[in-house]
Amino acid sequence: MSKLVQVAVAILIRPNGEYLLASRPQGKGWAGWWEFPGGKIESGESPAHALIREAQEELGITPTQIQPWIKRRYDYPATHDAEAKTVLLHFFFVSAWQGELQAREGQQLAWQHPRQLNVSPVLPANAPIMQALSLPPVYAISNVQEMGETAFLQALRQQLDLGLQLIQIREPNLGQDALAQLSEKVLALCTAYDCRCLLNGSPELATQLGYQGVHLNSQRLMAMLTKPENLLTGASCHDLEQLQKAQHLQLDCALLSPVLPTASHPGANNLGWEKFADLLSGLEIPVYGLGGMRPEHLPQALASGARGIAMQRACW
Ligand SMILES: Nc1nc2c([nH]c(=O)n2[C@H]2C[C@H](O)[C@@H](COP(=O)(O)OP(=O)(O)OP(=O)(O)O)O2)c(=O)[nH]1
Ligand SMILES: [Mg+2]
Repeated sequence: MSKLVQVAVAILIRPNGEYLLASRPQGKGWAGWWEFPGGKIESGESPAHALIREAQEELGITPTQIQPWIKRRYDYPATHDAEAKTVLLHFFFVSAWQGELQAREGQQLAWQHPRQLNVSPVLPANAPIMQALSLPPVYAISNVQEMGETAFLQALRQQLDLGLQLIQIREPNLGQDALAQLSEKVLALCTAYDCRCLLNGSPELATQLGYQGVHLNSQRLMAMLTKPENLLTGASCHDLEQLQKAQHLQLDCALLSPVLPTASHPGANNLGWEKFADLLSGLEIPVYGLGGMRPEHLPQALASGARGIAMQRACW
């Protein structure tokens, strides 16, 4: 059996959403491959402490704001420049630090836009992480039914100004014509802000109305045989079987609900954070917590391994 190496990994994030990648220097295994800064946790050291030490050693900075994210295990095969090993990667978001970034180990550094990577190859263990990072931490769900169209479009514009990047149009009570008209307005607005829109409905209708994506309810998810083509695809999940189906189809994301009690389903059997985190552990597709979410729940959702939170009421 190969040895288990524990690693602390820093995802440095700038306010504009870009994150830092570094190339592995010559002389190390997997030289030339891109990774997040970080390194092995020494014996007796906590992951957070290792993270800070590695950031100082490799980049000359001291992280001041860190948020533990997911852990990921990966088996590396032996290669021409490295022995076989199993790594347990402890990912952290680092959103503030002291000092000026320097490449102190001869590595190249590159800030990357999450939706447009321009360095490669990235270490294979990181593939699902890069995928998860290409989606934003906040996902909004429409609420035209309750708010009325005028108030909704006004609130949408406000949220777009504040940086909203992902929205689902979920209006099961609108007729076809009304949905088409609403979609036209929403898509025009969102396109101007580079915010991606998913339609809660069938892939055919999403394509016909010009959406970039589709969101499947759990019934559609379970009946689906392959991922819809050319659509960013998410799905509603309420248990492990549905999450595994979403992962098997290689969907772009899943919404897991209900995390907390909601105004719309007050009596529903909510998961709670512990069960939520449990269901996500080991899963490789990005998952959002849904149900009773408010902006202040984001750190808890991230710490539970989610990509972020989805909100229907609290964000408008
Ligand atoms: N730093 C970092 N390591 C990663 C990432 N993804 C990933 O699979 N790894 C693996 C590669 C390595 O096998 C291991 C990190 O070990 P390392 O050799 O770079 O450790 P280190 O920086 O402490 O360097 P050293 O002990 O060789 O001096 O984790 C990542 O994004 N960042
Ligand atoms: Mg390192």
